[in-house]
Amino acid sequence: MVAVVPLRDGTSGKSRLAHVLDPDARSRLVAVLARHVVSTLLASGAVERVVVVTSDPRFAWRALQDLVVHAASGGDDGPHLRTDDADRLRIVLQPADRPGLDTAVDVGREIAAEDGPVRVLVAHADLPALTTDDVAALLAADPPVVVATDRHRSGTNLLVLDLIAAPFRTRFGADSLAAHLAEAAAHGLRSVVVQRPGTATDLDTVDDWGELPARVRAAVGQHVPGLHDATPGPQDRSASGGTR
Ligand SMILES: Nc1nc2c(ncn2[C@@H]2O[C@H](COP(=O)(O)OP(=O)(O)OP(=O)(O)O)[C@@H](O)[C@H]2O)c(=O)[nH]1
Ligand SMILES: C=C(OP(=O)(O)O)C(=O)O
Repeated sequence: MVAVVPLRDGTSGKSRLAHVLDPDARSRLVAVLARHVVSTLLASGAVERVVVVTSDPRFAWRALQDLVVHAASGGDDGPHLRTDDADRLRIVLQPADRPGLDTAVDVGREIAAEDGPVRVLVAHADLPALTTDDVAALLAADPPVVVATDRHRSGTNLLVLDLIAAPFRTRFGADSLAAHLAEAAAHGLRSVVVQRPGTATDLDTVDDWGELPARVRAAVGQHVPGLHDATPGPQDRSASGGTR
């Protein structure tokens, strides 16, 4: 089982929080959220490898490197020791001529398949409440297509595609839950929808922030204090929680 994590870059994402967070704070938020998702995946026994597909590998490496590398005891400037996890994390450049979220997922799926057909878990990099139990629950589901939807039951935050789901094309974006169920049906693939507290809240808006458990807000807010007194903007009042 290989996990594919699309991660845009450190500057252009989280635009729906731009009215409450400056660019530095948004960049910190993207890093903190990505660290949480990738470390949860690495801690999940069934996940052999995590492939992060990004247009900014330097940003991704800075955000994620200490999940798999730690400083040698000889001092701060000493050589770095690679942990057993080092080979389980791969950060891959999304080619500039292959832009977009679905294409990032395609790049990850191609890399996942390099060693042969493999079951893939696509996980967005902005799920602050994701737990290893959530990952285990998604992987325990039987159908070849497992869609973990958002709290509005309209989008897709994680997606499991079994070996036989190779022809399945992802359709992330507005109303992607319906699009993914239709895609599965078009290929005669059984599918199931999962909605759990840890998989349903992607942090895109101030309303999403308010939905998170206090312990999750405390953990994220430690790095991005501006979120604690954030007030909703116009983008927080639509049913989808977004501007699309
Ligand atoms: N590699 C890659 N990742 C993407 C792309 N677009 C979105 N993502 C990632 O996909 C996940 C879901 O992204 P969204 O919630 O749609 O968008 P966002 O980046 O948070 O930004 P806003 O739409 O500005 O709120 C996040 O992990 C993003 O970093 C893309 O074009 N390329
Ligand atoms: C990309 C999606 O949503 P969001 O932009 O809310 O993360 C989606 O649900 O497919």
